[in-house]
This record gives sequence, structure tokens and C-alpha cells, in this order.
Amino acid sequence: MPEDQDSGNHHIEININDNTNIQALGLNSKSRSLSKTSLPDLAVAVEFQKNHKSSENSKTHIFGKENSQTVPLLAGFDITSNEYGSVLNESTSSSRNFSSSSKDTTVSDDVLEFEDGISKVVENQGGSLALSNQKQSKKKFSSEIKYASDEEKLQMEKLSSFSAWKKLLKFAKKEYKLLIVAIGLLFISSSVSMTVPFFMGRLMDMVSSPDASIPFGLSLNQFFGGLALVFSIGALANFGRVYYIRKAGESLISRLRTQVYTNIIKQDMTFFEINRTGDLVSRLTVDTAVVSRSVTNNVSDGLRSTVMMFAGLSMMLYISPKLSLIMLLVVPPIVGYGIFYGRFVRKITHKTQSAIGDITKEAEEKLASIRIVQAFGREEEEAVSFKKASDHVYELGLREAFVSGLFFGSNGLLGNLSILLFLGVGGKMVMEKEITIGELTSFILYTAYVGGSLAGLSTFFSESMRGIGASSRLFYPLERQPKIPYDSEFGIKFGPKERGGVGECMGNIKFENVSFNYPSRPDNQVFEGLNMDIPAGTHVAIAGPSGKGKSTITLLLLRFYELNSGKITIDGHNLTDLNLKSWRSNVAIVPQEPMLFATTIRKNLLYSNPNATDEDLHYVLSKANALGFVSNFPNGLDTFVGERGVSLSGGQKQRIAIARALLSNPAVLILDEATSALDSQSEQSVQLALDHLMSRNYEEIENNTDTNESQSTIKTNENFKFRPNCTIITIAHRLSTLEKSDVIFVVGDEGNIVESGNYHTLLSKPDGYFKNLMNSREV
Ligand SMILES: Nc1ncnc2c1ncn2[C@@H]1O[C@H](COP(=O)(O)OP(=O)(O)OP(=O)(O)O)[C@@H](O)[C@H]1O
Repeated sequence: MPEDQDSGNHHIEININDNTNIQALGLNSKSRSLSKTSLPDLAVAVEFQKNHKSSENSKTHIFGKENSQTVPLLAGFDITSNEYGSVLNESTSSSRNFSSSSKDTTVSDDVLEFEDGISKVVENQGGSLALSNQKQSKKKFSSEIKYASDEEKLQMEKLSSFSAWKKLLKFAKKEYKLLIVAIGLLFISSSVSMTVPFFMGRLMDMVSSPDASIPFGLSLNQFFGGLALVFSIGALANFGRVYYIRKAGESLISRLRTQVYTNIIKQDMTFFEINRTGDLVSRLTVDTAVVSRSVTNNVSDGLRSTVMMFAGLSMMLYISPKLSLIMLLVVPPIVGYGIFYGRFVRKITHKTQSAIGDITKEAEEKLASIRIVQAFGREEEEAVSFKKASDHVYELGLREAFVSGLFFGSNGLLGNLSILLFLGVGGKMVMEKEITIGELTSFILYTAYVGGSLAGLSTFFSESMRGIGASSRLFYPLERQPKIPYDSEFGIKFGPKERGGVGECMGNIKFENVSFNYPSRPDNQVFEGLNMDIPAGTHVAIAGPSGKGKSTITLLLLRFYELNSGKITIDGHNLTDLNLKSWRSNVAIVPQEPMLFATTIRKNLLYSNPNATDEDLHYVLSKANALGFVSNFPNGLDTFVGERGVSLSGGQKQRIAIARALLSNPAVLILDEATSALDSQSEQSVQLALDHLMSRNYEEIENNTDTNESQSTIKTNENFKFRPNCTIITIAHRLSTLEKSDVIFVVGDEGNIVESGNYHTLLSKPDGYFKNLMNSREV
């Protein structure tokens, strides 16, 4: 949240001054408050603007309330051309999880980046969007290291370069053997390289003085042949060094990447609320690539430089201690400069990586919601916004390029100046016969080697720092402990007693005095003393006004969040004592917005039960009233459904999702009915599928006809039987669902159950909450 959010927040109302069209819009003729669940209303208003632009009175007025005073914020503003459209984009596209779209209207700070100073969303409070009309100062890219969350900041700020290296080394334990082999080969190859200046010197002496002898009493042919053999051994060792060190690095990175992903996927929902998908993907791909570079080639080259530097310095000392002293003048400034440069690189790498994370999340989010982007005509704005993020990476790259250029340029100059110095002093020593011309040649060649090694070491240092910068972005998702422990061994498991289970799950559910608020919204108490008793095998509907926590009940049941107080029991076991995987494998959910994977219908179905046979698939498809349309596709079960199921209709997606849920043969089936309007044909088909489930007249399905689609022969599988006693919990919006339920629990304004009973009992209460709700059609 931006810092200036506390002042000037305004509660928004939409006021559409066109009485004739208000009815058509389904909006109240009075100004209507824009609650989080009224975002569709705002979408309607946007549509209204689009369609009625020529009409004089069709301007949309957005009013704010401040200290009970109504103040115009965007009076007569054309919101279709306003950046506010992007708020809608954000809000609607943010409904990424399987629950209601309206719940995910938390508007992130990033929305601010799309705004032009007219208004901005600053807070999502108690179900209302609050806007501020304060002038927005353009968001500046901070020079501080950016962390995705305070939690990450707390964890990672303490991580020094040294401890990051220690962690990486500890992580590399499995690669130690490979590394040892590589280091052995490195010593061989470096030793061979270091003999070159020595023999060069000897050759110089041989050609410059007729008295000079061939070393080791060898003939000329033997001398050259021996040298060729030594160089070949060096080359072989060099090949082995590069290969083994790369192998070690690649295997380390592959493990790191896999473990980071494995830990991410086990995180609790709070983690996914504070970390955006694109950024996480960027960590898994771009950051691991940077770390990979720094621990493979870089380590290999760094080790080589270290060995060569020490060997070179020793040879220099051996040839001429006097000349070697001059080296002492040059080395300290180069090393000091290198350390400064390394620190700079570490910082800038972290910033660059997180800026790349920003680009990835920007692209990922917008591409995933491409229909919304294009429907609101925001392609150009999105391109500009992407360019802005991309320019930031460019700016950081430029800064690094400047400092790198300065570093390597000045290092080169220092190296060349020192060679001049050696030539001057060394030449004088040759003339005074202190050393031979061959020794001076060897010395200068060793100087070049040591210089090269020093440059190599500074690259090693800066690349290592780059790796540290990137690895610190990996350690957070790697080490974070999920708030809801995911331990495959922990807790009570359902299943046969002989396999350590407590028996099959029956689906007897109790909510006892449950209080809950979302961790990210401590001010918004969703439940306060909620009690519900759902006997096994019943069909229960949960009803209530929008935003009162109906979908939250299903999330708590799946233990996506911890309760503040109270407990939920399943067959008498506290949910917190149950093994999470075992419990969740007994629950199946049909989300309000079904999420299908970009693969075939078959694979989507098998996701919930990989061992199911084709017969099972046909069986559940028929139950979900989907067999007809699936059989009509030329590729049947092997039809590709596109990203998120984009090539299926809304109703078809929902029916595939119902079939998928059934295939897991759950003890508890959760159906979050879609509030979004399907066309009447799809609506009917989905309703029929749900009716089949709820009526529990399973035989009826055998004679099922797919009402609006072609008839198909339905094969039922002997081995696969839908549990006759499955507990069904429906977040109900449809009248027929409410009518068919055994019990309706009505969630009231105070975060508790205000009424329960079957449809007719509830309607017979003279001034009942449910009755009023039905009359106002707010269910
Ligand atoms: N992930 C979340 N983080 C913070 N608050 C949330 C989150 N999801 C929902 N909320 C808030 O919790 C409250 C209950 O939301 P929930 O989605 O359960 O309501 P609902 O009754 O299912 O609404 P609808 O019928 O509109 O789908 C709302 O005030 C909502 O703003």
C-alpha cells in the first residue's frame, strides 16, 4: 500500500443520471455504493458509457464520501477512457483462484503504475473500494533493494554474502565428488599452463646465447616432443575440468530449481497473496540461470585464476624477488577496487533480478487476461506500462555497464603500466647482468599471467556477487516454512486401519465457534462464533448476502487458512490434527470459475484421479451432463481445451470441472455455483448436472439424455461407483439448488449463521432473514 493512503480516502458511489436506462442496467435509480462485489456494476457502468456516448445525460459520475459529505471525485467523467478501466482489469483478472471472482478485488500497488494522476485506488476496506483523488506523484523506481514482502525483507536483509555462499556450498554437498575431481584436473591443467613462461624463457636464452644448454639434458627433438606431450595432457585436463565443473553446477541448479518449486507449491495461501505468480516464475527461471552461471563457468574460471595467480607469483619470486616487490605496489589497489566493484554488482544484480521479476509478472498477468485487456482496448497502455518496466531493467543495466567499463578499463591500465615498470627496471637489471634476457622474458610473461588471473579473479568476484544477489531471491521461497504445515507423515490419515488410517472419511463436518479474518485484512472480521453441523451424506446449501463469507467457508474447510479461534472437526477429528493431503484427497471442489489446464479433456479429468479408466471418465462425464458435447468433438476426450479452458464455453468448462471433481470420488463435494450469467442453454445443462448430483437418484443418470446436445450411450463402470453418501456443500445462488438442499445455512451480517432449515421452513418464517433475502434476490 502506498504511504499516502491514509489521507483523503473516499468511499465511491456511482451515479448514473439517466433514469430511462437505469432499469436496463439493473442499477438502482439512486446512486449506488460501489462495494467490492459491485465491481460488475462498475463494469456495467463502463459498458453503459460505451453504448450511450451520444446521449447527453449518460455521463457517469463518481462521487466520494468524506466525513459523511458527498464530494464529486470524477464528476461527469468518462470512465471508459479513464485509467480506472485498468482497475477493473486488475480486479477482474485477479480472480485467479477457484473461488468467487468478486473476492479477489484486492487492488495491488501496481495499479498505481497505470494511473495518470486523476484518481487512484488506495485501499480495499471492508468490502469497499476506497479511492483517493490526490494527485499522484509518479511512482519512482527506488534505489533500495526491493523485496516482494516485508516477510522476505525480514528474512533476506540479514543474509550476508558470506552466509549466502555458505548456504550455496551446503546445498552443493551432493556435488562435492564432482568438484574434487574437477579441482584435481584444474591443478594439472594450470600447472601445465604455468610451465609455458618458464620454457619460453629457456628458449629465449637458447636462441640468444650459443652456450645455453637444453634443459634436463634432452635433445632438441625430445625437448619439443616432450613439450607437445605436456601441453596435450594439459588440454585433456582442461577439458575434464570444464566438463566436471559444469556438470556439478548444472546438477546443483537443477536441484535448486526443483526444490524451490517444490517448496513454493506447498506454501499456504497467504504466501500466494503476497507473492505474484510472474515474480515467482521469474525466480525459478531467470534467477536460477544467473546462479547457475555463477556457480558453473564462474567457479571454474575463478579457481583457475586463483591457482594461476599463486603459481605465477611463486615463479616470479623464484626468478627475481627484487622485481617481484614491485608487484606489491600494484596488487592492493586492484584488490580493493575489486571488492568495491563486487559489492556494487551484488546490489545491482538483486535490483535487476527483481526488476526482471516485475516485467515477468506484468507480462504473465496481462497475457493471462488478454481478453480483458483487449475488451477494454488497453493494448497500447499495457505496452507503455511494459516498456516502463523494461526501461527500468535497461537503466540498471546501463549503470552496471558504466561501472564495469570503469573497473575493467582502469584495471587494464594498471596492468599495462606495471608491465612498463617491469620492462624499465628489468631491462636495467639485464644490462647489469643481474638476470638473463630469458629470465626477464619469463618474468614478464608470468606478470601477464598474474595480471590476467587478477582480472579473472575480479570477474569471478563480481559474477559470484551476481550469483549471491540472485540466490538470495531463491533462498526465500526455498526456505519459507508454510504457515500450514505440509508434512506427508504428519497427522491422522483417513483410510483402511491396517494401513494406519482411521477408517474411510464419512464427511461429517462441524464448525464450532469459528472466528476468522484473512491474514492480509485483520480489520475485516469475516466470522465471529460461526457454528454449523453438517451430518455425513447430507446436501447442504450455504446462502447469504454477497461478501459475507460463503466461499470463505469452503476455503477454511480445505484448510487454506488457519482459524483465529474455534475449530472445525471432520468425523470428530480436529481439522488441524488431520493429515492435510489425506483430508484434501477426500474433498473435491467445483469452483465458481473452473480452472482447466491447457491440455486435453482427458488429462484434465485424470488430474483428480490418474488411475481412472476410460469407462470411469465416460461415467463421470455422463453424470456431469457433459458426455454429449465431449463425444461430439471430433477428438472426443483428446480435445485440447486451450489455456485455462479458453476453447470451451463457460457451461462446458463447468461441466468438465464437475466431472473432474466426481472422478476423485470424494467424501465431501463442494460446489461453488457460478453467479456469472451463463447463456440459458449452458445454464440449463449445468443445472441438470447439479440436479443429478443432488437428487441422488443415481439410476436416473443411466437413462440420461443430454438435454440440449446429442444423445449418447452411457456406459457405467462396474468398478467405479460414486459414493451414495457423499456430503455435498453448495454455495447456492440458484433457486432450484436451494429447494433441493436438505438444509440451508444462512450466513448473516455478523459473520455467523442466522438461520438454518430447509427451503420451505425458512420461507415460512414471517419476517425471516432468508425470506427477505429471497425477496431482495440478493442470494
Ligand atoms: N483472499 C482474501 N484476502 C482478504 N480478504 C478476502 C479474501 N477473500 C475474500 N476476502 C473478504 O472476505 C469477505 C468474505 O468473502 P467471500 O468471498 O467469502 O464472500 P462470499 O459470501 O462468498 O461473496 P460472493 O457471494 O460475492 O462470492 C469479503 O469481505 C471479502 O472482501
